[in-house]
Amino acid sequence: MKYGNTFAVWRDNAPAWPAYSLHKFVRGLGDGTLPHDAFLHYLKQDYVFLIHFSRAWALAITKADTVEEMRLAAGTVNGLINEEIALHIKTCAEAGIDEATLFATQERQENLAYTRYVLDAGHSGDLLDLLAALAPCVMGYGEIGSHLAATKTSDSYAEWINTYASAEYQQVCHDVGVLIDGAIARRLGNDPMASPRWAALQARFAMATQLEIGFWDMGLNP
Ligand SMILES: Cc1ncc(CN)c(N)n1
Repeated sequence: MKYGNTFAVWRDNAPAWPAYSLHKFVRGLGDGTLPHDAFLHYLKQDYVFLIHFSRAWALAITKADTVEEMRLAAGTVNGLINEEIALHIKTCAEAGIDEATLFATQERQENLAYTRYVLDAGHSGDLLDLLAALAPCVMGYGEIGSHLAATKTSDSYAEWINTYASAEYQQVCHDVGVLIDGAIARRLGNDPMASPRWAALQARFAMATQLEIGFWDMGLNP
């Protein structure tokens, strides 16, 4: 599935993208070599991550200019806080970790740096600044899920992979692509790369990609 024109340009100009999407953690999910304690540690951190990311997407609603932008942002909030997070709650419950424990997880620095960077992009900037910082998260996992579903050699982490390869998650990525392309056209016109803002938006996307790599690294170090 295509995630929009803007995302494709941002991704192709983010030098760290392959280090994110083909990270050792990702490869371990695909071939089953990722230690289970690292996976659970990652899921606990990611539960907290999703709480803050839901807040960031809720901020996108307040930064929106149109009802259509509001609806697309609201759909993503719902996808994160009600659907994606269900995977974390279920998998951790199977390992004896209840949701109250998940909520009380001590945030690791890498997690805190990433989510607060994104929230700050939204608070100090406009919807485009926020979307550029949010995009690597949403679409990156969409790409990773599809790639792993097609190439995995183990079923150890099939439930995680299937969540991100699912039609529902791919639809969220598609809808966010539509939101970004529309928001860009609305604010920067038909030749957005000629805008004086383009370099800063590309830099925000690249920084968020870098922070995703930090999150995977953190996942490998329980
Ligand atoms: C760190 C991180 N990045 C992205 C996603 C996908 N929403 C996630 N759950 N966690």
